[in-house]
Amino acid sequence: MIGAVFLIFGATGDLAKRKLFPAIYSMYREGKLGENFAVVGLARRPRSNDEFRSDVREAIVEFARHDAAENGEWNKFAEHFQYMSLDIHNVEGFRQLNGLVNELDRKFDTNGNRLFYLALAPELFGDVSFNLREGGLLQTTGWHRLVIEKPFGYDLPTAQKLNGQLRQVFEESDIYRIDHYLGKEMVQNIGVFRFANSFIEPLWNNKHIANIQITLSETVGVEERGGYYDHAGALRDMGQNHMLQMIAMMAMEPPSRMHPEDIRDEKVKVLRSLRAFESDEAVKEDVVRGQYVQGEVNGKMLPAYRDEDKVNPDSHTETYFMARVFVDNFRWAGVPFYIRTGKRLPSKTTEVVVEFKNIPDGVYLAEKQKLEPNLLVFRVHPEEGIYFKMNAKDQGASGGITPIALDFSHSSEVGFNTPEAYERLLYDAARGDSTYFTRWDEVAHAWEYVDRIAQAWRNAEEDPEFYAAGSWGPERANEILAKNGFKWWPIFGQATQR
Ligand SMILES: NC(=O)C1=CN([C@@H]2O[C@H](COP(=O)(O)OP(=O)(O)OC[C@H]3O[C@@H](n4cnc5c(N)ncnc54)[C@H](OP(=O)(O)O)[C@@H]3O)[C@@H](O)[C@H]2O)C=CC1
Ligand SMILES: O=C1O[C@H](COP(=O)(O)O)[C@@H](O)[C@H](O)[C@H]1O
Repeated sequence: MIGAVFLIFGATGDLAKRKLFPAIYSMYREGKLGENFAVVGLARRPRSNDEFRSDVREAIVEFARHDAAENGEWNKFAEHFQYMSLDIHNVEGFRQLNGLVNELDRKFDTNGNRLFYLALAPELFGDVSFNLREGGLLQTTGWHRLVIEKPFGYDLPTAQKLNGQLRQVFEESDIYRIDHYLGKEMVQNIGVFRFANSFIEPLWNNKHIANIQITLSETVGVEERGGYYDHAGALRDMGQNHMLQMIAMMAMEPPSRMHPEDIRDEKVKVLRSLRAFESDEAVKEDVVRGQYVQGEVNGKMLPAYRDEDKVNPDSHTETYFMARVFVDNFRWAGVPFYIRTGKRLPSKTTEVVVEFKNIPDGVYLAEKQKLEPNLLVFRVHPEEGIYFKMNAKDQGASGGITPIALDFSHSSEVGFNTPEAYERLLYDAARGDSTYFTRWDEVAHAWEYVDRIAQAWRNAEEDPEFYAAGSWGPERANEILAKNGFKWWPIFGQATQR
């Protein structure tokens, strides 16, 4: 059972409301937390404990996957929550906070263990760490872990600077960098499926795999996050972290032990093997930078990105990013990984498609029929499952061949009520399991790769390629696959696609 005080910085913010409080509640309802815990909400705006607890309850009613408890049980849970108004620049405030946390430590018997969750703008991460130390919050005999949100820097130099600040206070092993895609059920299942099935491993290489396609598509625009997004763009918002992490999960070698460091060692080798773009022309050839313009979806006209709130009307920021990526090692040499992500695309889907090489052209069956290649699909969202497309005999005497599917639906086995990514990750951080958090060297290699692309875009000073809201992005994303004789496989549930 976990015994710890959770200090949530940014407790009045969106992330705390939508993800963190519901995650803590689920952990509690499932008996993972026990009673030896306390949660301290921290932010500048004033709140009494009662007001804070009522905010937490509202968040749980709206976003948790468990029903909100009846009053008696709710009160028991809510007693663990306290609020303190604190500006993170106020060192004296941190000393008072330490007094409060010591009290809670005694009251809830949490052994001096402290988990600091920074649901704050990244510019504040460094100051919070210093003030945690100055305020005496790290002077207990228990463990002290820092959980931080993305974005981890804007590029490699800013990430290095931020990391340097954090490392003055925390050991690398106590820093838990969130990439919430690594907390998703089916992303975690990639490793298990690959390494726990003897028939997969011999096929998992460039002899048998033709290409891998990773799609992280979203229907939403930038919503209220125009200010942040216009600075970041799709490459930094989704590419540098979630997409490269998914490539790492797909391409890594089997770790020698199921230990977080061994697993992360294997992932970092993949990131180090990404083929760097050698010139701006190479970026231009293999990368698409798109931005949505007005488009009609379900009879409704959606605005162009440049007309969104808090977005520069001349913005060059990409809302779509697609690339052909190579992992230059023995296993993957020559296999393109096609990755794409974007806002205002036709569906909210996360999927990985592995396209296997087809049987040789000259053999009897292939001469007679146009055979579809075998596909293995990891469905991460909205369905969770694994789908295998194969060829089998058509019914009857025609001698034809038809594609069939082996379809495992995790969602229908266990329902849609599987733990949310933040739930798993918060629980892992509290247990000290860093497997699904990104280590500094992974982050640094990912920035190196992405920075080269960003530099080429800066040098070009061109408009992004425009696409209509509600479409699948710029046409060139199709052409890049077509050059190698491939096409994007339709997203699950979408019969037609450009
Ligand atoms: N929201 C999301 O879905 C996601 C968010 N993230 C990341 O999580 C982090 C938080 O995001 P989000 O919750 O959306 O942001 P919000 O803007 O909604 O919340 C920011 C929080 O920080 C507090 N805050 C701001 N300045 C200070 C200060 N000087 N001292 C103390 N508290 C301060 C605010 O409270 P107050 O004003 O009361 O001080 C508020 O609680 C960011 O790094 C973001 O990139 C990452 C992925 C998804
Ligand atoms: O990290 C981010 O992810 C979300 C998409 O996450 P998902 O779990 O809903 O697929 C994205 O909307 C956001 O821009 C980005 O910062």
